[in-house]
Amino acid sequence: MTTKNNGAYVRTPLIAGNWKMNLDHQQAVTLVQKLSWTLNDARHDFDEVEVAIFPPFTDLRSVQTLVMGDKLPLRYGAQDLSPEDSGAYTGDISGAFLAKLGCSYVLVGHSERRSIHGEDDALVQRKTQAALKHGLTPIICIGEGLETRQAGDHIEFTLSQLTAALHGIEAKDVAEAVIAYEPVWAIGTGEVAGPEDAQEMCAALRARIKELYDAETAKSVRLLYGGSVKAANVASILRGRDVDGALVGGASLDEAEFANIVRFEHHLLTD
Ligand SMILES: O=C(CO)COP(=O)(O)O
Repeated sequence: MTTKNNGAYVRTPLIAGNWKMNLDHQQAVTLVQKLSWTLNDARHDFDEVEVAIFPPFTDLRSVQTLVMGDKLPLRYGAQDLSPEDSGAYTGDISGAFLAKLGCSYVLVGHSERRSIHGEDDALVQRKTQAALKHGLTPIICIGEGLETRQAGDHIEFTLSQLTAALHGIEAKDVAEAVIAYEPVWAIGTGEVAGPEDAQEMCAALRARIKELYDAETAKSVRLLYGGSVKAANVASILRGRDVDGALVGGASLDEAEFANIVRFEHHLLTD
């Protein structure tokens, strides 16, 4: 499990739910209400384990209204943003708009953006800069495909994505940022990287951040694992000392399952 220091985590674990293109704004309100009741009933301590959700753009205003109105200790963010601030970019969404909607985070460079929309490392770097400019914490997604893993080049490949995304980004921003390691072959497939694989990659990512910046920055940055995370496997994945949380896709659409993932510490105690 992530190293604890005097009973507290060195880094606050983060469980993030990426809804992808699921749930309209009315369904979003229902799910957020149910999730909040479930976590409330379980007396979840949001300071101990942070929870964030990533609904589609069209849901964000409704989620903001609910979170603010009911003072929910839940954070939320968007699944993408434009590298630009404003202008003739039909269909794109500015980080400024997301900040205005109370978003804390934004996903950047998700593998589905990279594969379906052709986003490359240079664009991911620009989006990372845009997020920071507008006061949003980027969750930078990186990870190898199956062929790269089978060829044994997964660490080198993922480190190169990391290095490219962080090009020109200052240490203080990296210290606050989140990096999500999502091996493409494990996304939505039921195939999950073993706890050792997740830990091996997160250790390599932290070591690279130490090389690029310094030990303090490497100690602060939070590293998540994503790819077929479920309540049944989350506890073993988060045992890795460099793994600080999970980016959850499909299982974040079910409030009971997602709440059980958020309460992974409970499984650690009962395992
Ligand atoms: O892509 C993911 C989260 O961003 C992972 O999705 P699944 O949890 O559905 O595999």
